[in-house]
Amino acid sequence: MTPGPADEGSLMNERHTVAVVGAGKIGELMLAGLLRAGWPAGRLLATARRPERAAALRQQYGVECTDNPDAVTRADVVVVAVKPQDADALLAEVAPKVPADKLIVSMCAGLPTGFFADRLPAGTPVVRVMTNTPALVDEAMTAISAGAHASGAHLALVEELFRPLGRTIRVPESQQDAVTALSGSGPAYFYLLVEAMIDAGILLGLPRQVARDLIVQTAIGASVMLRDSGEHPVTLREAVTSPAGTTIAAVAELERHGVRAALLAALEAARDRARELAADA
Ligand SMILES: NC(=O)C1=CN([C@@H]2O[C@H](COP(=O)(O)OP(=O)(O)OC[C@H]3O[C@@H](n4cnc5c(N)ncnc54)[C@H](O)[C@@H]3O)[C@@H](O)[C@H]2O)C=CC1
Ligand SMILES: O=C(O)[C@@H]1CCC=N1
Repeated sequence: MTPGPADEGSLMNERHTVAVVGAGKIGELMLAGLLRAGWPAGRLLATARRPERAAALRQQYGVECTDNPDAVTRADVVVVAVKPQDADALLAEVAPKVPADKLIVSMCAGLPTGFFADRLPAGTPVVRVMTNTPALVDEAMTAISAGAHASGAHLALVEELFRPLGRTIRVPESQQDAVTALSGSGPAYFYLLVEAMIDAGILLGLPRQVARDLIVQTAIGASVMLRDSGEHPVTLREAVTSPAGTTIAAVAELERHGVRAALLAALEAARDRARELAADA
């Protein structure tokens, strides 16, 4: 069982309050995940732009919603979960409330920790994370990087915060745009493939629900084998691919349509878009 915030040896403790600033889709996943892991609702704060959104979060999670300056003043750890395009305005609003010992955790795609450092008091520790939506089922992949003033203890604390939501790894910040392209956006690619394969099942005459069940369970089975077998994906694919059989007929079509090249280009585009987000912010 993952250690909860109150467990002995935990870096997080009763003194820590975490504020999720801009609790939209990913911020809500984080709030929900922390609550599932046993984090006390009284040690969480959230902010939202629309009052209806704040009311919904309050009602569903029992979490106090407040304004940005208040959340930043009261929290020890401030998780920035607004879109990259909204980060500059947010920082302009809260920077006067940030003493240099407050830990800022950015979930924003593309934005380097230097973007925050430039807008916050000198020496403010910033940790950049890229997580993904499987946090909803505690199967997130979260990559964590330290900014210039973040210590090993800050990194360990952020790891502890995200570990209940799934796996965590540390990466150099220079890799974060690539991480965003692979695992941050990654769930969308799998959903797109599954959606297309369900349609293919319809084309082959299967009822939609049957097609969905077949493909979803196949995706789960393939994913668990990828994670647990220790085998290279090529080996796993070869085991399915009989000589002159059905699989190679499908694989030949995938190669003819350039699926491999499409994926390489797609992930490069995602990486480049992360860079653009930083340039435009
Ligand atoms: N959706 C995803 O799968 C992932 C998103 N991210 C990052 O998380 C961040 C949020 O993304 P989403 O949750 O998808 O977007 P979202 O649009 O659902 O959430 C952002 C929220 O911030 C609120 N907001 C904006 N400015 C605000 C302000 N000044 N004060 C209070 N609230 C404010 C918006 O009203 C919105 O509810 C982005 O930076 C994105 O790059 C990171 C990993 C995965
Ligand atoms: O699409 C986006 O920009 C965000 C970042 C990673 C996943 N969603």
